[in-house]
Amino acid sequence: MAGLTINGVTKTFGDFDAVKDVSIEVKDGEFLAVLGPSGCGKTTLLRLVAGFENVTSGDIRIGNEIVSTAQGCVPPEKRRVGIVFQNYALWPHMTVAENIGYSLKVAKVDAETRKRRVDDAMALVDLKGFGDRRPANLSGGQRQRVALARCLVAAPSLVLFDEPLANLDVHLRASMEDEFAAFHKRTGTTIVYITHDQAEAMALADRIAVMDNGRLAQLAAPRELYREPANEMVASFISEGMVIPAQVLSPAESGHLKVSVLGQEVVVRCRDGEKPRHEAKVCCRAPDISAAAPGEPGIDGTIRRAVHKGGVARIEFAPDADPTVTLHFEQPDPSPFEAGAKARVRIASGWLIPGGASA
Ligand SMILES: Nc1ncnc2c1ncn2[C@@H]1O[C@H](COP(=O)(O)OP(=O)(O)OP(=O)(O)O)[C@@H](O)[C@H]1O
Repeated sequence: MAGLTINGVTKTFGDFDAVKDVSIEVKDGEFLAVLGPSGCGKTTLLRLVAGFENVTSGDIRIGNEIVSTAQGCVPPEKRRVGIVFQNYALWPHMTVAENIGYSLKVAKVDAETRKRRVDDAMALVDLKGFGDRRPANLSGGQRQRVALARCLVAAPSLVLFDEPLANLDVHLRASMEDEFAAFHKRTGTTIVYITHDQAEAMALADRIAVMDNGRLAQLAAPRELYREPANEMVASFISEGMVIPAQVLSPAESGHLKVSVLGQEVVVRCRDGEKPRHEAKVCCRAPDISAAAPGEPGIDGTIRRAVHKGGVARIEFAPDADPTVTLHFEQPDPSPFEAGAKARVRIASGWLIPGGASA
């Protein structure tokens, strides 16, 4: 296996930058997810790494080898990059073992070596004993595992997954997530996993690269993305974060400072060096918000919606101080909150989104 270095890469189509100055270092054996909304440049980045497109500027290295620069590009078949696509397209007339070994046959690898490598690849994805079956007689998850074995049989340096679970139903997705995680743990394969599904990325990846309009918005571990988003896009994109205008009242001390949010003073987490300023934004998550107890500082407003979800209700709340903001939180069901009622809520914590001029 090998690491991957994407260094200041831009890809331009006509006058449109699909990928803009992206730098990512994937360590040997790391599981990196690339996450972002439709059109943010995920697939273009994957195609650049695979060698289907060439960079406009910057360079890409796999292990120690430079595979892409604006001047030239190692062709896809010489990169030893395995790809597992959403549409796994197995040959229906071939058995599982024949599907997996097809590329070795084309490369004229002798029958004995081929059998050994196919058996090894099947063992890696837990498909021992399935070699003689046809794809039609497999479940969707098993077919996806054949596609993974087909790519592993070529002993790739790294494996790219392009939304591999997008075609599967919800239950199968969950079990395949477990299988991919177990596969990664067992084999230490370097994986770059493209998805627009953040739950999938959070569940699987060591680190997540969040893309926004071709740029890298943040590269961090899942917990850090959730707790310490680098900007408003990441704050709102990950787990429906609420981005709320605030005023910073005190300088940062031990990673915290005091802000005024919708009229309530709250101590929030922050980066070191933050100073008092008028125009700031705070990211709150649903667990940061609850109903205020009588006499407690809080925020007055109106319940906009109460959606009962069996066991819990999702409450949407419009603060009087700024009705353009919607706060949402969960309450055990049956909840006393109903749409149209006046209420008072409390923000217990949050994260000061970095940036902005000091006051
Ligand atoms: N060959 C091309 N020529 C022109 N524009 C392109 C080309 N390939 C991609 N783009 C544009 O680049 C942008 C990024 O596309 P890309 O497919 O990488 O996004 P994505 O994040 O993978 O989206 P999705 O999740 O919908 O697949 C889009 O605006 C797309 O229209």
